Amino acid sequence: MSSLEEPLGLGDLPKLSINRLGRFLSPSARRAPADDHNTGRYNNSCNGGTQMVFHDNSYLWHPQCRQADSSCDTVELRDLPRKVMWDLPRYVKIVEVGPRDGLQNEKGNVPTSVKIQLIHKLVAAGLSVVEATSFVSPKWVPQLADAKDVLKGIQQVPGVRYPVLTPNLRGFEAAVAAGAKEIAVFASASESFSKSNINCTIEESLVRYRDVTAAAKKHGLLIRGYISCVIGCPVEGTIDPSKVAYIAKELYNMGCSEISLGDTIGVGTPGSVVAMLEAVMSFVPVDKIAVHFHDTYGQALANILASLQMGISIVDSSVSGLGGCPYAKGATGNVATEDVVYMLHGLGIETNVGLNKLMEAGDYISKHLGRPLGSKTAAALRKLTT
Ligand SMILES: CC(C)(COP(=O)([O-])OP(=O)([O-])OC[C@H]1O[C@@H](n2cnc3c(N)ncnc32)[C@H](O)[C@@H]1OP(=O)([O-])[O-])[C@@H](O)C(=O)NCCC(=O)NCCSC(=O)C[C@@](C)(O)CC(=O)[O-]
Repeated sequence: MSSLEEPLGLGDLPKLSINRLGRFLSPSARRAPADDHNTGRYNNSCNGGTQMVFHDNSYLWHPQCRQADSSCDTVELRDLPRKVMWDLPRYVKIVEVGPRDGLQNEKGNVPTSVKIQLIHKLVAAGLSVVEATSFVSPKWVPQLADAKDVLKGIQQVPGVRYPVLTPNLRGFEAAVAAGAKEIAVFASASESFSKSNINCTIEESLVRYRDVTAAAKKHGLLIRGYISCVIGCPVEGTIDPSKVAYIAKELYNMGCSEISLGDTIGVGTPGSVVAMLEAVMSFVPVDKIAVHFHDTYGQALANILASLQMGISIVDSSVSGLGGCPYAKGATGNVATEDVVYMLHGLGIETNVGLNKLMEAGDYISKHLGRPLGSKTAAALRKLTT
């Protein structure tokens, strides 16, 4: 590793060929099994030399090997992650939700100046979307009662987006008055969670959001639509993917330019996530879908990888893994932005985010909250440098 910003990943390796890689394989690993289409695997032999076994669909990404003259040497390892893992995106947009989702559940007072400073540090790290705050009832979320001051206090950088949550027209109007250029509405796929989070049924929330999105469109504002509890709910248990798909369709038809799918209590695994995404993708174009994973069961990075394989290229995360929903029992922090960036860069996927500066933002807020770093990447890299 030449610097902290370069995770060890295939995308960072120099030009190496499959054949050169073969020299490092043990003789037994190099011995090619017979073609076996029954097992779904076959021997993909290159020029009689190095032989590697790939999954049955490997011909999709390695057509050279079927030609008489081996062109395997031209296959660069840096391209492997995207090919082996089926068309991973080249760029992923990270939506940083730490200042909002991360802090909303904090019991102690976080001064407005600290929130503003955190947002500045996150933008300095290269994040192009930083969710700033929520214009919700201070009785429901006291920590974000300073929404107006936070939004007004940010020195907005051109090209950076600072969305804010607005649960109703009242919140929308306050957000616009404070200078918001992008808002987010937030529905739930669970009736119980809808009731405890925004005090209305799912259908009532959609009616409310029709008004909010209509007003936002009149003002020319961008609109993000959240759906929470897309996999499971602490009260209702498993959520049917068709329910999530229905709400996604409604929000998309209202004019939400991005639909963020929240596994609020972090119970999803790649298996359940893929099924849910498949359902939503029937109604919403894949480039308009974002994923939002909480890491309660340690599944968030695996779920993100599965989502990327499904074509998703927008990922929500929270610096230092801050977060938890005040109205979802058992909901722990969001996946840490540092860990997401580390994984993406290791896969050769661009984010435009600098890990060092991001870690400075994580240090800053963790110190302020008196917490250990909530990112495994940051904790590991800090150990190396201190
Ligand atoms: C939606 C309401 C307002 C309904 O709350 P309500 O009590 O039904 O609303 P109300 O209309 O009866 O008003 C109650 C009081 O709140 C005031 N009020 C009403 N609206 C506003 C407003 N916008 N801004 C400021 N004040 C407001 C209103 O004026 C009144 O004040 P009072 O007359 O009693 O003094 C409330 O339930 C609420 O604010 N909920 C927000 C809860 C929240 O922010 N939860 C966390 C969001 S995180 C999430 O949803 C998950 C997500 C997105 O992160 C994805 C994931 O993690 O998976």
